[in-house]
Amino acid sequence: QDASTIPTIKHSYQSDVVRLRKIVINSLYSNRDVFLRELISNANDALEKLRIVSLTEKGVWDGTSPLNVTVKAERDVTGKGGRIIITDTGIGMSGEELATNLGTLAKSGTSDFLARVEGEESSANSNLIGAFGVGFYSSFLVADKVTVASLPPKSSSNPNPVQSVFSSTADESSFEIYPDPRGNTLGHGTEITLELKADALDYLAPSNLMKLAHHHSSFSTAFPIYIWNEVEEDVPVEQDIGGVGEDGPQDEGEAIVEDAMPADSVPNTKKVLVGRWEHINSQPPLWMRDPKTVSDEEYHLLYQATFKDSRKPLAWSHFTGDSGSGVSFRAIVYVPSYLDETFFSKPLESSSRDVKLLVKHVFITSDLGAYGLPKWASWVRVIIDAEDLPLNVSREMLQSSAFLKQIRGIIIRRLIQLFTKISEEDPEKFAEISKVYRTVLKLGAAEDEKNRGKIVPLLRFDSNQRNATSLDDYIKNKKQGQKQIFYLADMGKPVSHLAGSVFVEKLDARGYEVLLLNEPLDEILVQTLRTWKAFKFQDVAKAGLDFGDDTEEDKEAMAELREKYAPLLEWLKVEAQEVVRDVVLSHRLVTSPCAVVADNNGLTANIQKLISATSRGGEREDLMQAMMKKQKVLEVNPRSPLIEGLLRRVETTAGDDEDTNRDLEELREVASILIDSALVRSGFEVADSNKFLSRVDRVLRRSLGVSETAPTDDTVKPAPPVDPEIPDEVLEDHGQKFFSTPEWLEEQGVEIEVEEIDDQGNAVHDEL
Ligand SMILES: Nc1ncnc2c1ncn2[C@@H]1O[C@H](COP(=O)(O)OP(=O)(O)OP(=O)(O)O)[C@@H](O)[C@H]1O
Repeated sequence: QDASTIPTIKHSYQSDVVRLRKIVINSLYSNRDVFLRELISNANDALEKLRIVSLTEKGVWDGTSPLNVTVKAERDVTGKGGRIIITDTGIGMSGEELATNLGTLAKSGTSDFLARVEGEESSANSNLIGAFGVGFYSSFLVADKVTVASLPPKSSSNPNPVQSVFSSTADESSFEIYPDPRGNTLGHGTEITLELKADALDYLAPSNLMKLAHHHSSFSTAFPIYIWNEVEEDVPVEQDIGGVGEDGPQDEGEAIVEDAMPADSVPNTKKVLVGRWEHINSQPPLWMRDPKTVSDEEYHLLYQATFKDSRKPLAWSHFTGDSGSGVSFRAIVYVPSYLDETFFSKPLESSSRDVKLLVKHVFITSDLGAYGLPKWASWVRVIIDAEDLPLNVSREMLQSSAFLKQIRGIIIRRLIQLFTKISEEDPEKFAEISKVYRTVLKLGAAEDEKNRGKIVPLLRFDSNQRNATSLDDYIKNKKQGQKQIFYLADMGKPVSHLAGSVFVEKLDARGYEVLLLNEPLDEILVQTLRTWKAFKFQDVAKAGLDFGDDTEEDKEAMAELREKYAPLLEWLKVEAQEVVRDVVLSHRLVTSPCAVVADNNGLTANIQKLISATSRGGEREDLMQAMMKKQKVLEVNPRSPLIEGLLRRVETTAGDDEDTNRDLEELREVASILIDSALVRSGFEVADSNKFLSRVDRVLRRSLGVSETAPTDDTVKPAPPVDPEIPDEVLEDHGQKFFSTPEWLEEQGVEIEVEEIDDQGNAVHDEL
């Protein structure tokens, strides 16, 4: 068919595509090699799609025609340019699919992402964009012009597919789609032709292409990748030259006679350039090999190619196993070096798409459906290859397979083992892991009851003595007689703030370790665990704090103090009855005069905050909260001079004359301030902060000898009368006359009707 008669439709790229293409070309220039990996990876996806569709739709693939990827470089006859042709026999695309898939970006959040990248320095771009996955658009790194010919297989929805072409140059914002003038030459699949840029002609050397493909893509697909290679060989003159690789595509294999040797020097051989398809991934897949023979770099490359992640994994575990259901398998569990931003922002999305299940090296699915990993482990990336499930197993058949149900358990067990091993053998590496997965592991410990016992030792907490301590290390560091794990939780507060808390002062002064918990999950975790290795978690902001080293003398001394302070405690109980249930002497304070401590089953300030953040209100809930709020105790420090002073005043203020009444009033004010500041110091809120502050004002006046009742001179100068005029300077300042002034409107030719107003402010209308 004459190409000029082919109906061509010109399309505009979606604006995001134009932006992405520009960023890719600018920021990945020094990383141009990625184009081949990206295109081979797309080819692999297309082949997988074809195979999977063929399981349910017979006729899409006959089951025997080869599924493979071929890469061939062609030099122009002029020798000045050339092209690379990458062909797959996969699912292909119709004309419309070419336009949508290659002309638009379907990823959500793309515009935001692009804006972010555009705002970055170009050096940072390449990292960001690499993580995003640039796919097809990486073609434009090396090509001025890209032509994609594609043909979907015959199917019930498309019984007569037509091979179509997408064609675009690097600098245009549009592309063309037209039926391929050559007709349906591909059978099924896609052929991408890259017309190389003048500075990218090095890629025409087959040895370079092979090196590249070998390095980045040889593990990424189980489908064969063939690269057209040309080597000089001495061939006997009489013989026919055949260059077809053993199992490569059959329609190639021409040999180019380059230079015949003079007949007299070597009479019966010629130097010829022999071309053949090289099968670059004929090795068994990496996970089938003995881990001892696989280098770290090979693991990295497999990870990067399989999961389309430009960053290296943090750790991995490569293992073989037999499931309880009799299926033997090989697997690699990878720990990525980052946690997706959406992990916590989308708490309900937990389906993992990164467990690639293969059967006899053939990809089956990365969607385990209901048997997927739980939320806390949903980020893990896994290749798991089962040996003895039926080869043509479909996803539907898999649902009934016992093996599928076991995969989750297998992966989680391995992941925990991997973390445990690293934590024991390489603490530095584990610190790196902990940095990324600390919160995730806490989620795991709270969520995964079955594995809790193994996950808890992996948790790390800050304390008043060190960063990142495990519970086992905490217990090793316990003092004689200590039976509790001390902790203080205050969500969102910096650790340094927690370390300075009134509740920590004595423990810290005495050398006890206190875990300082500031993540929202911590409190939930501790409430779930309750104990670790028979040590009870003790909130130091709650009643029940027990150092476990009290001697008889300590107890006697406390009893004496209790007797001495009895009058103050009784008096304070009445004064503080709106806020606390009881007033007791404290043995947890050193310098602070008092603190408010929650009952053992009461709500600490932190839990109150958690509840208010999630509460939906309602009368019953309010009542319950009011009740719970009162489950607090005021602890006073008998060694604080302030408390001693208060005791003396309570004891001496007796009688019912006017002076005593005034003294008592003042004393009550002091007590009230003391109670409110104890609430604040302990992280609670004061019921009425205005009242609290006016009391403080009064006490300040008293301490300065200023009269409490002396009024403040509250006369103020009133503002001048209303002035509707706008000064000229202001108008000029704004560089223009104020638009709505009558003068301005008139200048604009707007007729204004002026309403007359009487002295009551009503409009005066002409009588009709
Ligand atoms: N060789 C191919 N055969 C069939 N479809 C293809 C092929 N290459 C690309 N496509 C289609 O074009 C779409 C866009 O490809 P592109 O490489 O830009 O992104 P992606 O593969 O979806 O994502 P990414 O490569 O970033 O992970 C693909 O999702 C696929 O539907």
